Amino acid sequence: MIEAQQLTKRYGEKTAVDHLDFVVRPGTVTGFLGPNGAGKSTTMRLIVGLDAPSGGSVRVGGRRYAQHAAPLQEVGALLEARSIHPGRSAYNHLHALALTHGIPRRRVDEVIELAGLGSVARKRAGAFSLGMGQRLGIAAALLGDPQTVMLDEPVNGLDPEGVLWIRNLLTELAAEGRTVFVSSHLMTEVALVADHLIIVGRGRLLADTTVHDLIREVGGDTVKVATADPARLREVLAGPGVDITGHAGSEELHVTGVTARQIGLTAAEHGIALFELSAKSVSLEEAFMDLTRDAVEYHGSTTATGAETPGRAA
Ligand SMILES: Nc1ncnc2c1ncn2[C@@H]1O[C@H](COP(=O)(O)OP(=O)(O)OP(=O)(O)O)[C@@H](O)[C@H]1O
Repeated sequence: MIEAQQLTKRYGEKTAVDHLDFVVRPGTVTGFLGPNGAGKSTTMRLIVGLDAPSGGSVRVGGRRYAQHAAPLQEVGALLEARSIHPGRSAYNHLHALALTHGIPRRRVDEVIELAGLGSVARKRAGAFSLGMGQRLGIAAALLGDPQTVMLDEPVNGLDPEGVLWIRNLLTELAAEGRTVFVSSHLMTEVALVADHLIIVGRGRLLADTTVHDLIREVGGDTVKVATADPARLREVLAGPGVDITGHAGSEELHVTGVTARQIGLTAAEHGIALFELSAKSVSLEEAFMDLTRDAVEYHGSTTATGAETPGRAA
């Protein structure tokens, strides 16, 4: 569990993290989202004590990071700035880390295997691709078999196979009951693995929600349906959690709480003809951009909705 209370970090005039309150719970993947410069990396550095807060506090497993007797066994973190001696092999890097933290040698072999680094473990880490380096960073984060795992933009530089590997890994770690906190500036990526979302912009908390609720809020689960018999369709679809709207005399209905597939099946079962059946296409990405629009530091000069790729003009 990670608990931030009024967590604040100022660098001179700049407030990178601004009175953040949030809780990251075990047993689920929590996505930490925000556009570039939102304060995600700074927050993560504060969590593992690499930076001291200017105000407020953050605890991991009920204590400040520095108060843990064996921090690597408590929190495993992959942060953006990696400090691996380029001349050292992946194996030696992990082994040295294990030695200084009282972690048995067999755990080094385990994490090398887990990270898919078996064939390159004896090569110089300096020659690693970005993706390999990322895998090595993750292997190091998992070395202490920590209860809390925190990864800053872990899919950066990974190929599609690597991305899939990360997704499965995060899901497994959460299923084992660990606290998994993962940052990204890509909503679509996070939505594939996270249930819980903490969204920040300019250091402030913009939303503390679930993927499910966010989709609901933006109407992303609304299905548009046109039918010969709207009154009858309303009747057969009615149920708890189902909301149906439509103008009197119109063939068109907007339904939430039931999938397009369920609507189609129910209509067929009752012999009701449908002329149109389509899920509304408000995407999570759009919802995210709406939420963070004012918090984006650099807008592209020619992109109207530049939140996703700030500064990258079309
Ligand atoms: N050491 C520092 N000194 C001065 N300003 C800093 C420092 N570290 C971060 N900042 C500023 O604080 C803000 C938050 O930065 P941070 O790196 O935490 O954001 P982020 O959400 O991780 O962004 P990104 O996705 O680009 O990594 C930025 O405006 C950044 O320039």
